Amino acid sequence: MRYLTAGESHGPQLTAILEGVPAGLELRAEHINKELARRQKGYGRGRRMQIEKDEVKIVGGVRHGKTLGSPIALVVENRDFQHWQTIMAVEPIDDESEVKRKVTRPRPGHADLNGALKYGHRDMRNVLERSSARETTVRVAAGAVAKRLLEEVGIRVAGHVLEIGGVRAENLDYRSLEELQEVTEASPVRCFDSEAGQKMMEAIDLAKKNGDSIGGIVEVIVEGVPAGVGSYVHYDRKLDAKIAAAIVSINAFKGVEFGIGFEAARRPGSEVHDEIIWSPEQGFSRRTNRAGGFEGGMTTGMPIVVRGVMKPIPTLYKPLQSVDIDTKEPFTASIERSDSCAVPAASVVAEAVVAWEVAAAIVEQFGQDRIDLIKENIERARRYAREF
Ligand SMILES: Cc1cc2nc3c(=O)[nH]c(=O)nc-3n(C[C@H](O)[C@H](O)[C@H](O)COP(=O)(O)O)c2cc1C
Ligand SMILES: C=C(O[C@@H]1CC(C(=O)O)=C[C@@H](OP(=O)(O)O)[C@H]1O)C(=O)O
Repeated sequence: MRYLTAGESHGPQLTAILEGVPAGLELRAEHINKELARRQKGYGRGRRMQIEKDEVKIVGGVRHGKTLGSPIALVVENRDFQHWQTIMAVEPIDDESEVKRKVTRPRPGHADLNGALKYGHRDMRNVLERSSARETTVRVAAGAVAKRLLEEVGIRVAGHVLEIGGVRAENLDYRSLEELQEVTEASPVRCFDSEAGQKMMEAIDLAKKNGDSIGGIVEVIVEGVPAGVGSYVHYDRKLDAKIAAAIVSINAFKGVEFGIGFEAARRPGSEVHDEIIWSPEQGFSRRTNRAGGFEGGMTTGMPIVVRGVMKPIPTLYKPLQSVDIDTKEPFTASIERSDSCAVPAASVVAEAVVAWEVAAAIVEQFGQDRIDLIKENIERARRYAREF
């Protein structure tokens, strides 16, 4: 399974083409819209989120509520496009006044300057339109399809906020992933109604007041993946590596860890590795899950626990110094609008990209074309593992 996306942030629409999704999977727009709505929630977003109300149109690969096995095409319109029709026109424009509105002031921390250098753009709008995290809308749509597939084979995924601006979420204990999923589906920052949540919102308010921005940490948990998914035989078949790449591919994500992650550097091996146990009901299992569900690029059968760190948003109301690419003059520019914190939205994106990688690995390992056969194969694999 793979997917590609196209579309600019202020263009008419975003498009995703999903290839290799098996036939026979129940899929309706509402499955996707639910996830798109979650991505739009959260505290700290700018005015753009009040303009958009993301809804998917499924324009290929699905008939009468079921996937056909052919490419799935998904479209989400940008409502904001109506305000940008001239600036984002596909056809050449003659209006000089619009040409003068070129973006020539690169923001430190965004893709502006490197993108301009790479593609030879003197108007950095040509860069920011595509480097914008607006694109994560259709990645969440693709992830919703992956989540549908995983649900069908008994695998659950939940993403949530762990930390914002140095404030750690509290009450992280949950009885089951089902419970976590329920709460995070209502709000990705399930802790916003807690004391820590209040502090997070205060930190966001303070950053905003100071013209600044803040980042944080998100966590994704996947339960129900049988042991042995992925492989140790080649670098590009290691599932943890694919998940790590997927997390770091999210705009503004700068680091990733599994299980106890970087803490492993500070502990002896005896406090890092997970002891192996066996019972007739469960077969092999682990006493702990410090590895976060992976050994040798393969799943251990324990929950996958992966975290990603999001840097603060680059566009600042009180900007850092930069240099105009035309005049070469230093400047500190004012900006029109931006998010001050998008960590809650990013937790939904992280969930989506992890769901996609896990679903792709399941399809690759347990059969490619039909969801019913994949279900049978995965059940057989679970039985085999219990009896091994
Ligand atoms: C959900 C989400 C919303 C974002 N919103 C903004 C924003 O409003 N302003 C901004 O400058 N960057 C925003 N970003 C971050 C930039 O897209 C990102 O920093 C930029 O593409 C440069 O890439 P890099 O940070 O991965 O190197 C957002 C990221 C995410 C995931
Ligand atoms: C549009 C989204 O996020 C955008 C991501 C983004 C960026 O630079 O990454 C910049 C902002 O765009 P604008 O300048 O239009 O306000 C965010 O609103 C979205 O998440 O749907």
